[in-house]
Amino acid sequence: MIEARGLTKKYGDRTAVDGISFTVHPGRVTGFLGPNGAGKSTTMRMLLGLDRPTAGSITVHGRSYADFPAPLRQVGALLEARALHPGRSARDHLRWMAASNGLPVRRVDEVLDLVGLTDVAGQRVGRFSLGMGQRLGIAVALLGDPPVVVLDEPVNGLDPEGIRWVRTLTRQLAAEGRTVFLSSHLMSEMALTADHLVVIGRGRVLADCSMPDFIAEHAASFVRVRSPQRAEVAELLRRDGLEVTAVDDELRVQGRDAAGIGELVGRQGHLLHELTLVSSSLEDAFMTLTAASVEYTARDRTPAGATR
Ligand SMILES: Nc1ncnc2c1ncn2[C@@H]1O[C@H](COP(=O)(O)OP(=O)(O)OP(=O)(O)O)[C@@H](O)[C@H]1O
Repeated sequence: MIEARGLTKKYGDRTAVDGISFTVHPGRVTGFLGPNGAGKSTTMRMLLGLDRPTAGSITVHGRSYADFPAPLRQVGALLEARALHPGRSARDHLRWMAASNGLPVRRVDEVLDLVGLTDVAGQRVGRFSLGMGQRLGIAVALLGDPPVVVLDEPVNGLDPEGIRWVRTLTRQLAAEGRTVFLSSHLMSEMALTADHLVVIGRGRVLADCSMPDFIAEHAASFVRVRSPQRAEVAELLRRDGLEVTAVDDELRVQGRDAAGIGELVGRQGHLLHELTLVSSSLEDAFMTLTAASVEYTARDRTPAGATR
């Protein structure tokens, strides 16, 4: 498991990560979300020992990354803009990584096969497409068969088949009992992949909960009602204590499920043309939550009476 406790990173007087605490548990995919500049990459870099916290800690199984004698066996990671030797072939790159981490060379062909690069393993990585580079990065992450896998924007540059492959792979890694920590700006993809979310904004944790709880809490679902007797139906529903918003020719109703609304309207003999539950998406929830955090921070930083 991954544990951040009071994790803080300052660059000069700028606080990139502001005392965050969260735990990433094994056996599920945890999505790491936040708007641009929220502090996700900084957190991941500290997790992987590439940056040092100003205060607090982030550990894997209770130890800092730097304390692992063979880190690739403990934590596999894909970070953005991984440096690759352009003249080296994919197979040689993986062999070199395996040798420097004391891993068996037979593992190289296993991971090449796993990520679908066997046929191009002899090509120089400098000629790889973005998607092939991502696959090679994932191969490196899995080389040590690690119990903890950290992937920063893994679907970046991948085509739809590749995106689906990453989704299946990450879900499989979690099902095997591994800890999977994943960042992505693709909300629709995250909604299909992650079980749990840690959301940060301006260096602070805004939410740490299951995917369904996050959507239920931060974006409102509603029932779309259309009726030729719109005004009467709206009045009826409001009298019964429901929240009704008229948008174009529809009524958006909150406070009761579709069946309950249909029965209420039917008992009064009104006509209904549509009765549909409209569920909100992860993107809706994310926008609601992070927009609020930006507003809050902006107010916080603006002296009273100041104009922007
Ligand atoms: N080396 C650095 N020096 C100074 N400031 C930095 C440095 N690295 C990051 N920052 C700042 O810290 C904040 C957090 O950046 P970070 O890259 O962690 O965000 P992020 O959530 O990964 O954003 P994105 O989604 O755009 O990748 C930003 O304001 C950024 O400008």
